Amino acid sequence: MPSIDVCFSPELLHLYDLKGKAVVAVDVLRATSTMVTAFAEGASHIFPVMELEECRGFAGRGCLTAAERNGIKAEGFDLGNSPFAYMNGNVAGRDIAITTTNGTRAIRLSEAAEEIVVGAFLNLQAVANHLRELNLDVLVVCAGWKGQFNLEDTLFAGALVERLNDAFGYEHDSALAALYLYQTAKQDLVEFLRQSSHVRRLEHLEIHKDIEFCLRHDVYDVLPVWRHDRLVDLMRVRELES
Ligand SMILES: O=C(O)[C@H](CS(=O)(=O)O)OP(=O)(O)O
Ligand SMILES: [Mg+2]
Repeated sequence: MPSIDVCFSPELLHLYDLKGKAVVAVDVLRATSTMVTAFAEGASHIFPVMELEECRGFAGRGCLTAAERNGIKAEGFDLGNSPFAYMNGNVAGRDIAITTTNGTRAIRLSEAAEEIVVGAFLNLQAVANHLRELNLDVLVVCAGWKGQFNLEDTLFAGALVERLNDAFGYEHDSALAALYLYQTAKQDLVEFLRQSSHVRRLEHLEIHKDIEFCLRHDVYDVLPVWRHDRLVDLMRVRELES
């Protein structure tokens, strides 16, 4: 039986051997929720990059550029990090290069893995189904905040552990801790996160609508996976191939 483990910060990735593993990179608030939304809204490819300058360079390749630092859209970019900015036809058929404070880092630092899947509550079941098919050991990589632990990504890890409970072994305390936290919180995630650092830190930006949206489960049947140098939606790839 494969196992599921949780890495609570990208800064701890040096402790793990990613070879042969499936990584689920998660930044619930808000980078991976936004990427999932972008694919659901018809984006073609997403290039997650770590630096603002690199992201800016993608404009010359016909990409929309998206950049967030400390919760706000960086100056000179097309989009920020709110899922709502990716709706209403804004990204349909477009390639997007994106850099965010935490989420894009979690993805790019996981490149040694056999498979990288981008997870959020919005596509939780699609991710769980894919992991069952892959049957590899799983490491959930929480984006955290600037190298530190956060609640929201850990809650996602716990929700995924719960969805996979019959098919994966819980030999890691990290997975059990995430599961117990999620089971405590799941009746009302918005309320549970009211005192969280993200909610308090970005309170002045009035992004409550974003937070409530990002905590909704199973809204999209979308499966962003890393291929070569970009994310593609595996659901759409399969649809085109069939
Ligand atoms: O835009 C977000 O919600 C956060 C802002 S902060 O770094 O947590 O203050 O960025 P993300 O990269 O999506 O975690
Ligand atoms: Mg975050």
